[in-house]
Amino acid sequence: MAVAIKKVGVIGSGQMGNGIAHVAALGGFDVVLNDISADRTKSAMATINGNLSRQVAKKIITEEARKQALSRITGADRLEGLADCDLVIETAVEKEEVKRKIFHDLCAVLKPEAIVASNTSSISITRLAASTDRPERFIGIHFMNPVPLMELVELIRGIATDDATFEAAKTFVAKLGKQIAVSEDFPAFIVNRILLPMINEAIYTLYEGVGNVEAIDAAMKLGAHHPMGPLELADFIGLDTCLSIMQVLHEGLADSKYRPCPLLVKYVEAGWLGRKTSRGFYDYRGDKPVPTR
Ligand SMILES: CC(=O)CC(=O)SCCNC(=O)CCNC(=O)[C@H](O)C(C)(C)COP(=O)(O)OP(=O)(O)OC[C@H]1O[C@@H](n2cnc3c(N)ncnc32)[C@H](O)[C@@H]1OP(=O)(O)O
Ligand SMILES: NC(=O)C1=CN([C@@H]2O[C@H](COP(=O)(O)OP(=O)(O)OC[C@H]3O[C@@H](n4cnc5c(N)ncnc54)[C@H](OP(=O)(O)O)[C@@H]3O)[C@@H](O)[C@H]2O)C=CC1
Repeated sequence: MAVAIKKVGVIGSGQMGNGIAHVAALGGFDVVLNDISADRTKSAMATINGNLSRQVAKKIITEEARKQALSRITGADRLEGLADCDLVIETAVEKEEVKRKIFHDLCAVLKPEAIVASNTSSISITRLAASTDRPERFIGIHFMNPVPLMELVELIRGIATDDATFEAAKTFVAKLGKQIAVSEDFPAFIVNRILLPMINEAIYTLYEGVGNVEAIDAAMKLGAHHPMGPLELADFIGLDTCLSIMQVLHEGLADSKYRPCPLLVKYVEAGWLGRKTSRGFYDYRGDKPVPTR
């Protein structure tokens, strides 16, 4: 029997968490947004309001829809605040041990019939599901960044995911006006299996001095019509997330072609994670982005 989803919990109020809360609230769902930091949830609410207002100004949504969507989102400092959600989507950092701990703590308070999902970019859904008390009601719902603009959501079943959970997730995504691509549960699924090795190769191209940041991004924007250059896109995704995805590919597929570029490792070790820390392959602290190499 398909589960009726009305109330959605979102764990992690970073760039993906705020985007998922945004589209779920616009889709008519009540949303509870959680983060380890209450300040982070507060700033996520301000970001959502800013992005909704932009959509009003562009006549994509009405002012009434903006107000209604905002009124459907509440913040919760503790996981207990998500106890009566019908679906909880985890979108914390791309670290398996962090996600496993969240699922352990969440399942202790969440109603048993609720579905649990992860927005992971790369980690095995089957393995994450095994850390919960409900592998049959666990699924990968992988949104793309920026969530309000991107049409696609990948759905990934773990080995135990049941049909009712898959159907409920499909219905949920359709209500958000997005299209699905179904992926088997292998490292990084479809989009990131293809996209991240391209980004990693762009970083090798920089590392080996084939071109500088500007040349590499211009080459792919003007020469291959990509909307963003690969290094600009890496900064946009977050270099920590890019590195985690490459590590999952490298370990999971045991093929040296997925070796993370040492320059990517160096940037992450420096804490230069891209836009979210104001510095990555570009420096965003001034009026316009300046290449760092
Ligand atoms: C890592 C993973 O696990 C999976 C992934 O997500 S991989 C990443 C996938 N995403 C991509 O590849 C994105 C590639 N980039 C693009 O498609 C485009 O550059 C883009 C859609 C992001 C922006 O398009 P653009 O026209 O060049 O940019 P821009 O003019 O700044 O924005 C257009 C509108 O988008 C909206 N917008 C931009 N960023 C937004 C955001 N973060 N949230 C909401 N709306 C946003 C705004 O309404 C903006 O309008 P204004 O100019 O009035 O502010
Ligand atoms: N960036 C992207 O383009 C995409 C990312 N994803 C996936 O979405 C997830 C989130 O990525 P993204 O939003 O970019 O990352 P961000 O770094 O922007 O946000 C992650 C958020 O999770 C918070 N957090 C960390 N630990 C916990 C916890 N135990 N409980 C609750 N919140 C926690 C972080 O808080 P703090 O900062 O205080 O640690 C931060 O606010 C990752 O799994 C990523 O792979 C999926 C699609 C695209």
